[in-house]
Amino acid sequence: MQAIMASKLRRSFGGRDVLRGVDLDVDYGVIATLLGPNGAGKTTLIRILTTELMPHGGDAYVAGFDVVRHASEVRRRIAVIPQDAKPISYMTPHEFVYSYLLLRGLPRNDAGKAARDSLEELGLWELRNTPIYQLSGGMSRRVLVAAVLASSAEVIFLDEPTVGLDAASRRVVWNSLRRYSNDGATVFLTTHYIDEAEQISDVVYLIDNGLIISRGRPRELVERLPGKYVVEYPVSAGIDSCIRIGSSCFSFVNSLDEVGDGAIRVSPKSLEHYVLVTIKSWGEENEED
Ligand SMILES: Nc1ncnc2c1ncn2[C@@H]1O[C@H](COP(=O)(O)OP(=O)(O)OP(=O)(O)O)[C@@H](O)[C@H]1O
Repeated sequence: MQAIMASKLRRSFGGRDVLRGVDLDVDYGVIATLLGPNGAGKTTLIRILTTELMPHGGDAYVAGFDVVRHASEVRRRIAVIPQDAKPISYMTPHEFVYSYLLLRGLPRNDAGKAARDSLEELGLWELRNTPIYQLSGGMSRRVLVAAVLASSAEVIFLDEPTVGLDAASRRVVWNSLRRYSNDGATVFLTTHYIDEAEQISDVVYLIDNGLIISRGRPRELVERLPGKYVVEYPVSAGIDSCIRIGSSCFSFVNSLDEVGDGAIRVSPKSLEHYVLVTIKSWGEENEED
C-alpha cells in the first residue's frame, strides 16, 4: 500500500481547470516534495488530499483510504500545516502543541511526552511558556511544525513549511522531517525553495498547469539534463541579456557576479537548472493569481 495515491485527479474553479488529471504515487517513509510555479495547483492538490476540498474527478487515496468516501478515516491518519497557517497567538508553544494532541485524541500522558519531545527537537523547549505573539514569525512557524511532528500521523502535509525561516531554522526543520520519515511516515510538502527540495527530498514531483510533468529523485531529474555541467556566462549589461540552457533563454543571469574578463563559470548541474528548463514559465508573474 502507498501513503498517497492519486489517479486522474481533476478540479476546476469557475469553469477553469486547475487540476487536469493529476497522477501521484508516494511511498511510506519518504519525504516527497511538490515543486511548481505560482498557480500550478499545489495548494489545491494538498487541499483535496487532506479532505478539505472535493475533487471534480479522478480518485485519491491517503493511508489507504479514499479521500471522498472515507474522509474521516483519512483525517485520523494525517496531520496538516495549511498554507499561511499560524498557531493561536495567545497560547504558549507548549499549550498549543499539547492541546493539539489532546484534540487528536491522545491520552494526557502521551500528549505531554510527545509535546515535550517535539518542542525540544524543534529547539522550542526554552520558549515553551512564552506567549506565541511574543515569538518571531519563524519561531511561531516552528511551533506548527512541532505540533504536526508530535502527532505521529502516518502522513503529514506541509504547504510551504519553511517560508520565512532563516537558514539555521530551516535546517532544524529539515532534520526533524528527516527523522520523522525515517520512522516510517510520509512527509509531503510544497516549497518554492528549489535548493530545499534538492537537499531534503527523496522524491520530487514537478507540477505545472495542473499536471504532474515529471517525478524522480532530485539526482535522477538533474541527470536528465543533457551534458554534465551548466555553463553560466557573466554578462555586463543589458536587460535583454540572457543565458541559454537548451533552447531556453534565462535573463536572471544579470544577477551573476562578473567572473572576470571573458571568463566563464562552469558549475555542476542543479535541480534548479532542471526546473528552469522543464518549466519555462518558472519565475514569471502569473497573471491569473
Ligand atoms: N477557492 C478558489 N476559487 C477560485 N480559484 C481558485 C481557488 N483556489 C485556487 N484557485 C485558483 O487555482 C489556481 C491554482 O491555485 P493553487 O493555490 O492551487 O496554486 P499553487 O500552486 O499552490 O500556487 P502558489 O505557489 O502561488 O501557492 C490559481 O490560479 C488560483 O487562482
